[in-house]
Amino acid sequence: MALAAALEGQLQLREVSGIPLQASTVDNWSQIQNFEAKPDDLLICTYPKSGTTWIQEIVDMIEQNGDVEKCQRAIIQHRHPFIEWARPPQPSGVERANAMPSPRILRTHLPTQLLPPSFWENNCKFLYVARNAKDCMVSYYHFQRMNQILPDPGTWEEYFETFISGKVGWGSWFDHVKEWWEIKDRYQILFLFYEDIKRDPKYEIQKVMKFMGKNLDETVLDKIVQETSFEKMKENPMTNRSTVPKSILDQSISPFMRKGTVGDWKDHFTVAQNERFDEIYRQKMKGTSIKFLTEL
Ligand SMILES: Nc1ncnc2c1ncn2[C@@H]1O[C@H](COP(=O)(O)OS(=O)(=O)O)[C@@H](OP(=O)(O)O)[C@H]1O
Repeated sequence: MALAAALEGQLQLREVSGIPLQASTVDNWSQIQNFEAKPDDLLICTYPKSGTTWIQEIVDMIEQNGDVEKCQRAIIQHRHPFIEWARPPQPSGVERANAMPSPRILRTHLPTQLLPPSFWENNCKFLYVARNAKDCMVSYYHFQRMNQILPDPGTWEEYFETFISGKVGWGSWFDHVKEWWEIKDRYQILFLFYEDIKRDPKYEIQKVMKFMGKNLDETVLDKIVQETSFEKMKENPMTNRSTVPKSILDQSISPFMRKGTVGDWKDHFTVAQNERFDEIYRQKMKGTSIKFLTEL
């Protein structure tokens, strides 16, 4: 009974400055906020379900000059420590990052206001990937269905309301995307879109390569495009989360590498939901210049 209650407590999200986060992250909050970034750190930043794993594999392939074997050295979650990850007794994201040699590549879903301040103080490089809200919501819904350590999403109709109100892990998609977009010219931020990577992966991979200060030839770039395709990454145990126990990610409910497309929202949103969403989107995103593709 006590164990069940404790587990239930861990499934609840708890807020830091109004942003819902996993309880274990909140328990570890002072370690996260005191994280010491270094000037040559590169931080991959995303709202959940926006193509984090995809960009991580792209970045690692670039870093390893297209050497597939080197990218097989560890699961993707361990190659780039997840700063706010905390799940004792495993090492936390901060502990993994502290144990890593420089130059480090790290990742986070944190909104700008919750980022450990040392990232700003050290003028680190940030690589932000945004995904259109509708596909992001669909992907997050299926992820919460299969993720046994996040709250149950309920029905699609219920989740639609939860997502719009920002009562999901890492908070409101609208605020997250808007805030990172607004500061993009004040820091070293490369801002990319999931839909652009899908449409023209080679072109976007080249942008990442330049941002990382690397220079790879055409054949290597072509190989990176191929190796980071959805189909390849779905079969790759180092990227498809197949090593994560079923008690955490139950892929029989929904695979982690689910569809990897632009426009899957059309198979989920009713006409009424779509109209309502578009209206809410207009209100919440008023005044921002960011533009998303919702189909290709
Ligand atoms: N290579 C490649 N190409 C296209 N799409 C890809 C790729 N790799 C991952 N994905 C899709 O990205 C979604 C998962 O997002 P994240 O990696 O950000 O998830 S997480 O927040 O880290 O849990 C999830 O999207 P959905 O399929 O729509 O659910 C993944 O399938």
